[in-house]
Amino acid sequence: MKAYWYDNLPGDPRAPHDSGRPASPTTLQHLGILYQHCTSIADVDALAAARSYRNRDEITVAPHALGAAYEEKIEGFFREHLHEDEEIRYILGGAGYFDVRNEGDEWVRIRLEVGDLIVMPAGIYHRFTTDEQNVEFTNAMRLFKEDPKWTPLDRGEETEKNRYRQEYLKTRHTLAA
Ligand SMILES: CSCCC(=O)/C(O)=C/O
Ligand SMILES: [Fe+2]
Repeated sequence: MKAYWYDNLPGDPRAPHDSGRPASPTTLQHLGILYQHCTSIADVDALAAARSYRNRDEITVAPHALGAAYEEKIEGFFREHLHEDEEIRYILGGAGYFDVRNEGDEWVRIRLEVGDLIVMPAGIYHRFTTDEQNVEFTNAMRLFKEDPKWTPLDRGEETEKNRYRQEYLKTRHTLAA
């Protein structure tokens, strides 16, 4: 895993966009991001049990897996959004970038590779893209507390008032402590 401030330069979002300014573990913690490298599924199972993640499935972000929906899906993944539940991803193959936004307009880019597990809290604005090497391939396990409530809410005035967003802004510093 590598975390750094996004450079905000134009160009392919799948490029690294590394500003050269690392994002510290404290920065990630203050954003409410939990990260763990899991060398085995047993490690994932232990974390899932500790955090009551009762369901899981897999997603492969690739044309052969998503078919005609591929372009629409990757466009939607990279469109800034929040979820009303945690987003938990364990990388099984390939690599990709999760970008998370602070309460301002600054983005932290988190590069995840095989074995990396991330937990992003409900209400955090984020986006995802595969990387240049894995332009068309990221395979990830998705873990869920309950049935997946995948209601991505794009950034907008109404979602800033969203109760999950407001709860996140109040509690974000405590979520990954
Ligand atoms: C590699 S997981 C696919 C992306 C996704 O499910 C999501 O919600 C991104 O924010
Ligand atoms: Fe998401």
